[in-house]
Amino acid sequence: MSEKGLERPAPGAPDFRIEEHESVSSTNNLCFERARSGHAGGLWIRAQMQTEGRGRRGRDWQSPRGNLFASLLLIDPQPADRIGELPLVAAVALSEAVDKSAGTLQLVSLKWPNDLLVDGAKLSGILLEAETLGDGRQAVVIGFGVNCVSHPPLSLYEATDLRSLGFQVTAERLFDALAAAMAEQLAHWGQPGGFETIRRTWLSRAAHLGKAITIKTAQEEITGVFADLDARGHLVLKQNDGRQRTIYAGDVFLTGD
Ligand SMILES: O=C(O)CCCC[C@@H]1SC[C@@H]2NC(=O)N[C@@H]21
Repeated sequence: MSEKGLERPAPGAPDFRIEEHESVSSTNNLCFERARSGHAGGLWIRAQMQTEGRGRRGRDWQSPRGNLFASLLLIDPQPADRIGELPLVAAVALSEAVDKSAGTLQLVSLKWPNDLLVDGAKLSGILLEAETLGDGRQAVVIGFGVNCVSHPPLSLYEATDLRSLGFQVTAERLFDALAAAMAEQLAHWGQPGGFETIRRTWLSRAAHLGKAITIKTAQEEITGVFADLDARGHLVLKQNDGRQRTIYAGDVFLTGD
């Protein structure tokens, strides 16, 4: 394998390329390296293992062989104020890819903004990061980690994996389905009204809609009922005093869990 990894075209997206690696620090890191070297975007990086996999809010992401680790580099995919919609686009695409490769219908539900759950346990995580490059272009990297054959012991959330759930889905097969589903959803997202359809699809899989939740941010814990997603995909919380509050970031927990 060359230093840059094996390369091939991405399923469903003739303009996208895939680099496949044995082991990397983090597939997100490698995407940013390619962006800083002038890559035009539309690049997937997939690895069998990561040595410094990371999750949201600075957490580690354990990355043993057999699970899926892949990141997609996009350059200026849409105006910068729409980038916050991408976690939902990615979650819908990954849900469809899991269904397709496992041969299921609606296996997963979605925890805002982009965790896939099965019976309340976390199957995957998505990490979206963005950086303005020296030439002013915006590099956006969407990293996907899916527990295909193993999951970490209980930490912040209960976790699960496809094999424990009875589905023999390899990371390779799931990745090909994901690359095709992302190409489809990104094309959709770029069309007028496209995000509204994606938002509705996300809501049709929502895990905690109408339920009492607690949102933990770096500063505070906020409780209320998960009422809706706004037009940009932010969480709308109905607080106990009846007022609505829009939440832009945070970790969601079912209240009472
Ligand atoms: O905290 C989360 O839920 C997000 C986890 C994202 C993990 C993936 S694995 C591939 C990509 N590379 C990383 O270092 N992180 C993401």
